[in-house]
Amino acid sequence: MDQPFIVALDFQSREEVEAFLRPFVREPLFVKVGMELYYQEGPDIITALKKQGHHIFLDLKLHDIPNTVKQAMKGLARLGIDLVNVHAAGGTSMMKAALEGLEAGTPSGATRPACIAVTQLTSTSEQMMQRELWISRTMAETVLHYALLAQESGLDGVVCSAKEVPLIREHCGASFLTVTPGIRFADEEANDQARVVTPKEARKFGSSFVVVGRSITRAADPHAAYERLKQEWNQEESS
Ligand SMILES: O=C(O)c1cc(=O)[nH]c(=O)n1[C@@H]1O[C@H](COP(=O)(O)O)[C@@H](O)[C@H]1O
Repeated sequence: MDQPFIVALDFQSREEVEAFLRPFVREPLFVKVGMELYYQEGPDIITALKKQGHHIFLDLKLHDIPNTVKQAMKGLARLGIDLVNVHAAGGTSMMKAALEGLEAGTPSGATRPACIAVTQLTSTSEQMMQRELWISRTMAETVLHYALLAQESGLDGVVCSAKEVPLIREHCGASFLTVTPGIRFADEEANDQARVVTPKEARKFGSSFVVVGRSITRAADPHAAYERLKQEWNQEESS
């Protein structure tokens, strides 16, 4: 996990994934397998991607009673993934149970997958959070509160918008992971994302990882879009 770019493989089938990955054959990526792909292809897709040398974020956003999450995580840890997530809204007992499950399921000698918690989805705006979810605090206060709960539970970090990274870094420290989706190049549409930043801004805010889906997977030339992502990130690093 030495690179800060996670590519979201939001495809319906293994065939589509294979076609997408063809130009990256000599370039192991950090990829994200989410619900769309995992619910169609199951654990076999993880085995196949690992065989090709890719690092894996399994994004299933678990959110259930503690025992169910613990038992599910036990099974997921056996897949040899690098990173997995839960919803922080499940609370500290659920997050602690997730970690217990991961620890119990990690084969001896192997490293436990890192576990992060979704604070507020990047498709959620502050207005929507307050009006629909009845969370009356600001987005920044809410995301920070959930990040502190995740840290208290022993988790390795959070999923949030890059906009919230400076605040989380200030309170949770530099080693607490901030994984940030809602990334768009400056000339692109936000689509269903509400809290959007460019790769350059995400680097400036201090994101540990950016999660990028459609900007790469739906690009006319996905490899060129991935190169653009790296270039924009590194531009910020050197400026
Ligand atoms: O956990 C996630 O990965 C996630 C959390 C979140 O708050 N927002 C979010 O967009 N994601 C995921 O990140 C990816 C973003 O995709 P694009 O909007 O196409 O770049 C999707 O696979 C989402 O499922």
